[in-house]
Formats: sequence, C-alpha cells, structure tokens
Amino acid sequence: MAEPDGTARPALHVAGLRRWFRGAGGDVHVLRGLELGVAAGELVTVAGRSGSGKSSLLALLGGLDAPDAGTVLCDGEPVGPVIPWHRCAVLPQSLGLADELTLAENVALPLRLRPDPRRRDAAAVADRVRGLLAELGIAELADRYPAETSFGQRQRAALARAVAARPRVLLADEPTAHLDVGSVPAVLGLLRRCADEGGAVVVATHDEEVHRIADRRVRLREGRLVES
Ligand SMILES: Nc1ncnc2c1ncn2[C@@H]1O[C@H](COP(=O)(O)OP(=O)(O)OP(=O)(O)O)[C@@H](O)[C@H]1O
Repeated sequence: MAEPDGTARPALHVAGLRRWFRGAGGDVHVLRGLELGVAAGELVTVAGRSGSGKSSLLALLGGLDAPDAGTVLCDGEPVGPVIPWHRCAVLPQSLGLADELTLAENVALPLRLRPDPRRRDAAAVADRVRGLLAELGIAELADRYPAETSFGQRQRAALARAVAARPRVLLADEPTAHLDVGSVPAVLGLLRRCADEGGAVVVATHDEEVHRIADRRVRLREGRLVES
C-alpha cells in the first residue's frame, strides 16, 4: 500500500508513541512521542543504554503492552494482544515458550495457527520446524520440554518459533544475549534472511555484531529515537 505522495507505506508504522509508569519516586516517562517507520525488507537495530526503554518499546510494537498515547500499525492495522504470528511475531526477553509443549511443538505453533489450511500441511510444518532447529544447532533437542534445556537453547527455540510463519513484522529483544559465540552467526543469519525475504525486522540489542547486519541503526534517547 502507498502513502498519498506515492512512497511505499512502511510495514511497521509508529506515531506519537508515549508510555509512562507510575513509580514510588514519581512517574517514569519512558517513551515521549516516539516515531518510527520500518519498510518491508528492512532490518533496524535499536540501541540505547540499559533502562532507556528498548524492551518497553518492543512490547508496545508487538501488542504485548498498550501505549498511553500514539499508534502502532502493522501492515496498516493497529496491533493488539491477539495479533496473529504470521503478521507480527515477537521474541521477548522472557521468551514466552509454552512449558507443556516440546521445543518442536512450540516452533510448530505459529504454522498450525495459520489461517490458510493449505499452509498447515503436516509434512511441510514438520520440515520447516526441523530445518529451523537444525539451522540454529538445536535439532537434537526437538523433543525436549523447555525446562529440560538451557536458557540459550530456549532462546534459539523462541527465535525459531518467531520466524517460523515468515512474519511480516519480526521484533526481537536481545536475541544474542545468552548465546555462546559459536551460536551467534546462525542467529544473525536467520534475522537477516527474515528481512531479505520481505519482513520488517526490529532488533533491540547491545551487541555490536547485531548492529553490523542492520540496514539502519537507531538509538533510544530520552524517550525518542535518533539515527545512529
Ligand atoms: N512496569 C513498570 N513499572 C515501572 N517502571 C517500569 C516498568 N517497566 C519498565 N519500567 C522502567 O522503564 C524504563 C525502561 O525499561 P526497559 O526495560 O524498557 O529498558 P531497556 O532499555 O530494555 O533496558 P535493558 O537494556 O536493561 O534491557 C526503566 O527505567 C524501567 O525501570
């Protein structure tokens, strides 16, 4: 879809975003009228000191939290708590894997929930799940439950789940934070491919290696984003 001036409308469009929290020492104004547009096929990294609001921002972009003011549009539609995985997928710092499902079942979930039944073919789902787990080096853990794996292994499974249905918007919060150096290239490769296949990707990170694969880097400062 295009804007009135003919330019492509960003896949993710954020305007006037405000979020504050009531604290014992007074209100904390985390986001103060933040603006952001991310095009399909673009990977944007968000830097910022600890406590600057990166996780708060990603939670709002993914509909996990609601803003005090402003709008977040994903493919032209407001995001909300029940946004389908193939439209907007989130890898939060808390991961959010379902404890009662194996890693493979967790990764399969967004594929089984796709609205088009032709895209839920069991063999194709199993293939996609196997491929993603192998790519991330956790194929042998497919049948384990999250509690039987390390945090870094769970983090990779949660990334596999987020990208499984090839989301139009992918949001990843510190996706390399708990990984050994050997596991990082596969994660970076997968994030980059998600954008190259047409996704709009936003990654909050302190990791310089992640910033290196970005098309654009922004920094969260005093509640707004500045190019960096
Ligand atoms: N529910 C809440 N109630 C009160 N304050 C909050 C709440 N959630 C976040 N904050 C505050 O909002 C600010 C931004 O937090 P946030 O977790 O978004 O930062 P961050 O940039 O992701 O930090 P880090 O890099 O350490 O993960 C912090 O000062 C935090 O203490």
